[in-house]
Amino acid sequence: MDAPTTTSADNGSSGGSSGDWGWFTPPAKKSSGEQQERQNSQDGRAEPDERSAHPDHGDHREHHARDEPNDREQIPSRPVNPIRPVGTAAERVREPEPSQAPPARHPGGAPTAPASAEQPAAASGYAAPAPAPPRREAEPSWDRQPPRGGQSTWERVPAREREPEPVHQSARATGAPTGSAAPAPPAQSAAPAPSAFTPRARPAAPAPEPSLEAVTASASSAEPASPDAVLIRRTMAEIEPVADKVTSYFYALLFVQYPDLRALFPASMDTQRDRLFKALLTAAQHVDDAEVLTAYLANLGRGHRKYGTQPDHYPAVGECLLSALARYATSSWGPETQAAWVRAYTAISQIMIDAAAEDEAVAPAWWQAEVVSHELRTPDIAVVTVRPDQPYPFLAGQYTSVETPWWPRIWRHYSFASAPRSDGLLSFHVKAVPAGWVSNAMVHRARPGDVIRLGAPGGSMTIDHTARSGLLCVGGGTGIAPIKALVEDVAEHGVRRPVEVFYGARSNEDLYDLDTMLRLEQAHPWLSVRPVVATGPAVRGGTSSETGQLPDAVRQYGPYREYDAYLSGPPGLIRSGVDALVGVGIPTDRIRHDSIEELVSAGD
Ligand SMILES: NC(=O)C1=CN([C@@H]2O[C@H](COP(=O)(O)OP(=O)(O)OC[C@H]3O[C@@H](n4cnc5c(N)ncnc54)[C@H](O)[C@@H]3O)[C@@H](O)[C@H]2O)C=CC1
Repeated sequence: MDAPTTTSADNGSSGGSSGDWGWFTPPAKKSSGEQQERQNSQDGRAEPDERSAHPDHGDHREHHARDEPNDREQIPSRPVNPIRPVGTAAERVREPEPSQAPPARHPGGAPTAPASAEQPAAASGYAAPAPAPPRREAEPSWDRQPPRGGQSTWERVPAREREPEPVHQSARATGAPTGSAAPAPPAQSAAPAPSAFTPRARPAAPAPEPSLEAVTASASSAEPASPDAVLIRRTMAEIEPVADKVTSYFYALLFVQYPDLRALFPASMDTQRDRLFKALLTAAQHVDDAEVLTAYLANLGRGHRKYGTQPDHYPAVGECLLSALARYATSSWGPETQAAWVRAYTAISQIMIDAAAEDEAVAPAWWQAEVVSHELRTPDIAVVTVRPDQPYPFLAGQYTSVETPWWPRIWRHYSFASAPRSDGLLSFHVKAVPAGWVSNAMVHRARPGDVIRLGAPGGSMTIDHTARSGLLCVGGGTGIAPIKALVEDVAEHGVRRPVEVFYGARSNEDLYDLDTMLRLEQAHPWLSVRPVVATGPAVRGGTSSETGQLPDAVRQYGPYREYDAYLSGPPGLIRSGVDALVGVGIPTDRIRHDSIEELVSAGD
């Protein structure tokens, strides 16, 4: 999931330290009106918009002041949300009550994409179509029942039997999700909570993080599907043609039932809607692929810390997800299918929660970083250098997520444009794309002294320094940023291995970092740089220069059978570039690139 939620981890139903870690027991909710009244009476404000934003009415007045991306004061300064290790592996170690928890027979995963949409919002911000009303009386309400036959069962119970704490109320008790909470422990000094996990040291040689593509590919393995997977895929097949409706209904339900969650999502939900729901469903669909999905979900869970995700946010999402599925998968839905989804979602959530709790012991949820230089290289491309407020460990070739003070909760991925530096500074190459919130703010608004926020590093486009193979690097446009970092990384390791860089751009003027690359080439005899422009005369400089498409230029050289390849740039380049690299002799398992899925949705 990409953005999350609100509830406290120990508000009764979620148990936590009580050992009752049935966190996928969504609390019975008051009507949204009642819920809101309680909220309002607590914080002394009236929020008629949220109260009226019922999916029935299509009255999604998300243009509420609270949703408007305003200015920097909306971004909480550190400290923000403490992620309490409740309902995590830590509790299970201390007070295991496995008989009460749904068996996670097939740990599986729900990849969630990074939060937020790059396209500026439609005027109304969250623009969910008006779904049909949630049929409250008919909707499943989930409650944990005593286990039968040693296996947990989850059944519908009449709503009036449930009296859990309202989500928002207990969230307040434990720390508001958006900023006023108790300080998160600093990464360096935090005493690791007891955990079933071995604390992770950052930066470790990054275990390859399975991309969505990898996850998807793994799902087509020849292993026979488990009964749960069969049921889940049946649901998926049924809802696929109406995925938009399911998604809209899901979010409408989520924000009506849990209005406080709305504040954790960006004002514009255009892209967010697709990401969260698609990711959840994708993970659930691949519930049998435990190993791959566990790694993927753990990374996802860590990444969600920056959104303020709390363990007890997961039940709310799970409840609404299942309600949406039940509503639209009318043919395939039934008690068995429902139980399969509960198990899948439980496993997914637990992996993410555990990973986040483990990460809390070793790293902050996010970093603040002050802009120390801003260099406009073309009218649309800036090289932005920032100083993080505390050490930021990463590896060359990785990326991070960036949130600007002007558009809270909208995060975009950018690769580090330099290898780790002794002064701790980080650089990014940002191209302002039409209607891009973060990219335009970074290029046209950010100035030295401004403070942005960074998420944790991610990505596996990194170098194995134990190998001696050559490196073939293909970077298009601002995709040259991580390639430059990789070249610096090789240089710093002092091992002479051949590095060939193809640097592509639309035209000569768009080769905004060519001077830097040529300087590197001059400094390192093992490096060759070949600029490639799509149109116009070839550039002078470099080992050679080409005109045409980048993949075609690569095909003119080689073979590169003993090389590892790194590919970075727009999604179209990644797709055609892989073919070209295979064509010049590089096996696919030696070609590294960031997730196309993320590139497509991230833009710049
Ligand atoms: N800023 C960063 O840190 C990073 C950015 N990226 C991605 O790189 C992209 C950069 O965009 P722009 O600079 O506008 O690049 P661009 O659209 O100007 O293209 C750059 C190069 O890629 C080639 N290319 C583009 N589409 C192609 C296709 N379908 N087939 C073959 N070659 C193709 C072009 O001919 C050109 O040589 C963005 O999508 C961004 O998400 C990727 C990694 C890091």
